[in-house]
Amino acid sequence: MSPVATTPRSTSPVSRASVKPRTVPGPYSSIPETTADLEWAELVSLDLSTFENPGGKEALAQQLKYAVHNVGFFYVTGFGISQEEVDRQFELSHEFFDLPLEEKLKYAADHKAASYNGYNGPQVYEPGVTEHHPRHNIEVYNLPKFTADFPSASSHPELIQKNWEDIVSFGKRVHTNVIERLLVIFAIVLELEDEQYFVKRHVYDVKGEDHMRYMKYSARSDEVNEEAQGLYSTGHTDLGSITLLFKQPIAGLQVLNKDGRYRWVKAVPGTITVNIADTLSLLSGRYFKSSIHRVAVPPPDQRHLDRHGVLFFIRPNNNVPVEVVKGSPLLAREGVYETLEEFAEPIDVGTWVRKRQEHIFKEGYKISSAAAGVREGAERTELEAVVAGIKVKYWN
Ligand SMILES: O=C(O)CCC(=O)C(=O)O
Ligand SMILES: [Fe+2]
Repeated sequence: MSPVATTPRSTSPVSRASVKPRTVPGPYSSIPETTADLEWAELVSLDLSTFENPGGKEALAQQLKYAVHNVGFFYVTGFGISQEEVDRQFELSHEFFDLPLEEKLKYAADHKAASYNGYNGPQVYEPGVTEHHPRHNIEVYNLPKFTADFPSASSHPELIQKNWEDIVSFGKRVHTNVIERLLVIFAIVLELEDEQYFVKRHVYDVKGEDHMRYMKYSARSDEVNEEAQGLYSTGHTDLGSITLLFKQPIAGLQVLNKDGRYRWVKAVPGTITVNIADTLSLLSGRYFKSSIHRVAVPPPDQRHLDRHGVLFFIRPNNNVPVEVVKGSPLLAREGVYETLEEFAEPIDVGTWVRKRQEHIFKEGYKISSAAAGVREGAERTELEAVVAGIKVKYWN
């Protein structure tokens, strides 16, 4: 039996705090797929288990070439982490968000310091710092990298402390098995002489603002869903290098297609969904596509369920300059170097991430609040801004 049948339905974000723990824990991944007839995105899938084969990484780069420039989303398989281990992480997400609100608030993120690590939920947002709307139904627990730069296990709730070894092992294997391989593949796509170019800028033990995330979207009533214009989160691009989303059985994620329409992203067993984000796009002279995506209310047969996520948000190390990679024959052939935008001032990733995070808290949330019905009649909103001399955009 799936955990679903025993999960009390939370009909509005307000009732979230009273949701009881599930009585029959079962793998989240066993939730049946939607039977709704949805328009799915067509995404390539890279089998990372072929990476070490002779010519393996080159073949993967070839396979990815079109998607990195034109789509920005793809799947990976063969990453050497079992479904049971992934299920355990989803279980921890359930257990964390089932904790009493007072307990979760002890670990609230410090938004005033532009920090997103720790617990984020409606009660954490502050008018004037993080603009948000009460219809928002998202809770997040972000864990920074497991290195000496960040507080150790004892800074987390007991639940996390008790499972610390498993969580750390999971996070570190994601880095070596998935992130480092993808970073090599990106360098090969750009035909760089140094295949390790991006790996050297994402060293695990060097300080960086990456985070691993447990995420929960609480089910809402049809009425609230309608007021929120059918969205859980509005269109956006991610800030870092790449984002990983472990197999998510409840549909919701949508990617904006080249034809200007959103397509649903399917949960394919044994995959991680990967999307390219803004900072990697900047390092490639915006040749790599940082795709606009959003989370819609799930289809009718799944929308009564709370939607959990296990994600990784990867960023280059803080000391890396935000500058376009030099010497890429591909970028030269594509004319990217001839039309490069000027960044107003030299900036490192640490500063860029902080300034951008502040901006997202202030402006990005304001615009998503607009989409959630705060500004009446706001059908589609687009905000262009310059942050630290670099052009950014937000959408609904
Ligand atoms: O929950 C998802 O499917 C995607 C979440 C997302 O886009 C984000 O948190 O940036
Ligand atoms: Fe995102």
